[in-house]
Amino acid sequence: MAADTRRLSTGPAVRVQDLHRSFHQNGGVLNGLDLDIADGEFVALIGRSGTGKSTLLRALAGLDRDVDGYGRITVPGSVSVVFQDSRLLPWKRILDNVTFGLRGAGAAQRGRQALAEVGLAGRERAWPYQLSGGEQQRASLARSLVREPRLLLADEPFGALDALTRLRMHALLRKLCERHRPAVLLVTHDVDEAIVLADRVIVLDAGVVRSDVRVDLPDRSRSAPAFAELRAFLLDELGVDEENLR
Ligand SMILES: Nc1ncnc2c1ncn2[C@@H]1O[C@H](COP(=O)(O)OP(=O)(O)OP(=O)(O)O)[C@@H](O)[C@H]1O
Repeated sequence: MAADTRRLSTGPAVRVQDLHRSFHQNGGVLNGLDLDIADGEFVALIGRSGTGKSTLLRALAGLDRDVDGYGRITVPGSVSVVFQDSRLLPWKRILDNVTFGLRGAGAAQRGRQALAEVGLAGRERAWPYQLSGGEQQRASLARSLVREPRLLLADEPFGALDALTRLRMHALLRKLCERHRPAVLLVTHDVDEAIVLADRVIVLDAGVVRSDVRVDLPDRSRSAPAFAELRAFLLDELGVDEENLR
């Protein structure tokens, strides 16, 4: 039975109630998951491999296939998804990728503006292969933001980038989210990334919410004691012994 997916314009941006998902050969992946995300709230989702993070994101995006389940999902009318690979169309120039599917006379101008916002002004006529991995992800963010989504779903969007580019992308994503205020669900394996970016961090375990922590740090620098304390707590929730990481 398919989940009951509704699109409402009032209340929280996202409401997930008693969501169950299973794949035929795998049994229960999501096992009665409940989750609310407020309008404009940035939620990071972490959890061990195979705990159902991507399955949840795909359910919210309406992309799940070959999956059984039930439960109730409420998402806004405008949802954008960013993946680990940029999924740019190789046969379209960057601006055409960003504006693909947009209607209206102002589409090209909005696309240019979005590209400028992500630092790609002047690259409108480039082909995707001419951009670095980080630049391709910037273009992918521009493609999402030009649609002014009320919900941005991001599945490990920086997972394939080098450490320095990843830090730059964190700063960019924070800036874009402060400006556009979509609700965000970010799936990540990187606990520091979750703390740096999110208003709340959710730990998923065996398809349910194991912990739900508000990130209330006056200082998000990684060297701050409160940052280290939260990191230690979350790693513990993930079953990772921090001592062994040193
Ligand atoms: N299309 C599919 N068919 C069968 N099983 C699937 C399918 N997609 C996911 N699964 C299974 O569902 C479980 C949860 O997968 P999911 O990708 O949601 O986990 P995840 O928490 O995102 O993992 P990771 O952190 O490794 O990306 C896994 O056991 C996976 O093998």
